[in-house]
Amino acid sequence: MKRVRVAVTGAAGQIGYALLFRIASGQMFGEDTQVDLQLLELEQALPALKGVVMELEDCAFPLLSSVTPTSEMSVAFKDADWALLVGSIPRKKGMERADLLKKNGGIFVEQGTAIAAHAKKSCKTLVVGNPCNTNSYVAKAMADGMDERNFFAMTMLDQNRAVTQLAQKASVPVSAVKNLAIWGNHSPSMYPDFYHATINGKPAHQVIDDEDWLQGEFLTTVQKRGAAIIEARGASSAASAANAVVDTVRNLTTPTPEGEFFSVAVSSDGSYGVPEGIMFSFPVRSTGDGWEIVQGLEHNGFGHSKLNATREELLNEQAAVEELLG
Ligand SMILES: NC(=O)C1=CN([C@@H]2O[C@H](COP(=O)(O)OP(=O)(O)OC[C@H]3O[C@@H](n4cnc5c(N)ncnc54)[C@H](O)[C@@H]3O)[C@@H](O)[C@H]2O)C=CC1
Ligand SMILES: O=C([O-])CC(=O)C(=O)O
Repeated sequence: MKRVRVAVTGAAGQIGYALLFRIASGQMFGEDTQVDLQLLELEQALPALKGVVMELEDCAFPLLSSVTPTSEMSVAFKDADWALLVGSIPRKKGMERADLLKKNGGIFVEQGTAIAAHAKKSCKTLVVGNPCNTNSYVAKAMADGMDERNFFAMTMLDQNRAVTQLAQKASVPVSAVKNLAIWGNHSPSMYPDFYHATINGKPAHQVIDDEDWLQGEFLTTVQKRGAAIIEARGASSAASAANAVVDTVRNLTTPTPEGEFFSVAVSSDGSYGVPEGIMFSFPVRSTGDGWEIVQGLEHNGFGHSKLNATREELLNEQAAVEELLG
């Protein structure tokens, strides 16, 4: 039996409530891996977290070895193999994710520092709390001595949203849609790249022979889906976000099938003209342990303009947090 130590922040929040049970049931790391959960919350949320821990106990999950609720980062990140950074303030109606930059940025200064001090040197960190790309940039910058390749930000929810929109339009099952890459920021500037996606192995834009829809309604539906959920639910997406966390970790810990790729924001190595160090979502392939950015995809004028816009936005966000990094 393998064993994995997983720190989850914001564990008593909406996403935490949808995520922890899926980790504990084995859906994230598989049936052959026991899980130790180390749950970080603010002091005032510890009573609510206690209730969540009681519910985890009441599930009697065979793979769940231990659960440690705490408000101390040194306890939560101790020897962690994975740090899932969810805890932060979600946006409300009328806000953009970038509006959370100053509010949430400080959290990731502290947590990046604490991960470097307490987690395993090989710990992988996935940031979910918004604005997730730039928060991940902050955590990575503060995590002295940690490998920048072990920092990620989540754009899998955007990929899943885009896949479903294409599948519905083409009247095919979601499993027929492959290689839908999200490029750039988890924000309305993201580029859901339908030009390289396939439906039953054929280019999606040939199957859906409607470029106006693809460049227009499809794009904006995916870019603004988070806001549409807030409008409809009165709260930001939670179960689908937790589902995307499970997908992201599985994608990074299992070899990617031949010829396929998935979306995750990683520290740019300069690929596709994206400045080094920006946390930029690319099409990525995993070996199960390491990962690489898929090279050689060519973009048309439309694609280039979208890539430029999302790159510029991320550079601006990065400039806005530079003062936090000391
Ligand atoms: N990347 C993505 O695709 C998505 C990201 N999100 C983001 O995820 C974040 C969490 O969302 P929800 O769970 O809905 O929010 P929530 O408000 O329900 O839960 C957040 C939890 O984090 C805790 N928290 C706040 N500061 C903390 C700190 N310094 N350390 C530990 N815990 C802390 C709070 O006490 C709260 O329990 C938000 O920033 C939201 O915008 C949400 C959906 C998708
Ligand atoms: O939109 C939000 O604020 C929450 C989120 O990131 C999403 O649902 O994609």
